[in-house]
Formats: sequence, C-alpha cells, structure tokens
Amino acid sequence: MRIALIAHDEKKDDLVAFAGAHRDFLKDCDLVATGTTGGRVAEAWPGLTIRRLKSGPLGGDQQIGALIAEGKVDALIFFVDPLTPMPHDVDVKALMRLAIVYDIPMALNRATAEIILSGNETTARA
Ligand SMILES: O=C(CO)COP(=O)(O)O
Repeated sequence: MRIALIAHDEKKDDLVAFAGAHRDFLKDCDLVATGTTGGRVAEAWPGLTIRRLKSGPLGGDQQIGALIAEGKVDALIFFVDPLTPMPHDVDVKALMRLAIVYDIPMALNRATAEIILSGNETTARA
C-alpha cells in the first residue's frame, strides 16, 4: 500500500506515535512524507523506509498532491493542526482537494487513520 504521511508541527508527536503503533504494517508499505514529518518518523522508527519530499511550506504538500494526481498514492494520512494559522494554508487546501478529486482515503486525524489502517491490516493478514 502506498501511503503519504504528513503532520503539522503540533501533531508530529501524535503521528510518530501512530506510526510506531502500526510499524509492523507500515514497514511493508511504500511510504512518502513531507520533509520534517518524514525525518521525525524515520528517526523514531528506523525500520520504516520513507521517501522524504520537501517540507510542507516549501512545496512538500504540493509534491504529494502531484503524486495523488499521478495515481501514485493509495491513502493520505495528514494530522492537521486546526488551531494554528499556516502561511501555506492554500497548499494544504489544494492537497485535500486533490485527495477528494481522486477519491483516495484521507485521514485528517488519528481516529480516521486508525479506521483506514485497520481495514487494510485485516486484508494484509488474511
Ligand atoms: O507543513 C506541513 C503540511 O502542511 C508538513 O510539512 P513538514 O513535514 O515538512 O513539517
């Protein structure tokens, strides 16, 4: 499964914890992430191989959007911070829009990410 991982700064600890809880499944996935998020997850969980793109504010969100448009991402897990204004808010919105246009599963918080992975982890075990 090809999964894109992104977290805003206030949510990075949550995403690192989420990735750790699911590392047995994620180690067999094709993971791509924005720069800082990918660095944090890879540092915490060296068993995970993650392709790191640019940092979000420098174009990383748009790079992931382009991968979605090319059909190269099966699911987007993006832990957003709804309480902090972002200079690159338009990029975030554009990324979400493409996930909707191409109808891929998109988790914007941990509760939804758990549902997306639980369905696929079950399939992977079967
Ligand atoms: O800003 C982001 C998403 O909008 C995430 O980018 P980083 O992973 O580089 O912090």
